[in-house]
Amino acid sequence: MAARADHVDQIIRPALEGGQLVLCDRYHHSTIAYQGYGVGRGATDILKFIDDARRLIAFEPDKTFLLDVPPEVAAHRLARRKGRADRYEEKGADFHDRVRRGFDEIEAQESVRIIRIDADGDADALSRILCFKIKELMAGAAQ
Ligand SMILES: Nc1ncnc2c1ncn2[C@@H]1O[C@H](COP(=O)(O)OP(=O)(O)OP(=O)(O)O)[C@@H](O)[C@H]1O
Ligand SMILES: Cc1cn([C@H]2C[C@H](O)[C@@H](COP(=O)(O)O)O2)c(=O)[nH]c1=O
Repeated sequence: MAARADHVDQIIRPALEGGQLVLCDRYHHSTIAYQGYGVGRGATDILKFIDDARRLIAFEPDKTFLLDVPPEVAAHRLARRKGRADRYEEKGADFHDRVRRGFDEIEAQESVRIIRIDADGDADALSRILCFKIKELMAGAAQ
């Protein structure tokens, strides 16, 4: 959370104040899913702790893209990737099932903010879909 607050102060806030569009690879929805549901197993006090910290930071994304792939596709992509898995990627299927359930819960609670994208296609196709969606959102915001 300290890193998140620092990121907001150093990068996100100045960019927004300068009129820029900010795209962020993961934000506090990942904290809820990974630390709240994955590590914390969805315990009420842990989810509340994360939610309280989120409110202190106060910056909310307008939209969050939730890139959805079946677990076996994610595992296959990670196996092909060069470099070591991070400490969450190394965890077992139970952990990742809890994280996935966490994202499902977040989507149910924040259905207007979350845009679920089927990320099973290839990287170029996915990139085109995301660019299209972002342009669409920007056009809507400009009206
Ligand atoms: N749509 C896609 N189709 C095929 N391969 C993909 C696609 N998206 C990502 N990959 C591959 O899957 C692997 C993992 O993806 P990526 O590196 O984007 O995840 P990441 O940055 O580790 O995600 P995070 O750290 O946020 O969990 C990489 O080898 C990447 O090239
Ligand atoms: C933001 C955030 C990320 N994670 C986990 C999820 C992934 O395994 C890595 C990705 O980290 P990166 O810095 O984006 O490459 O970290 C997490 O557990 N909680 C979070 O809040």
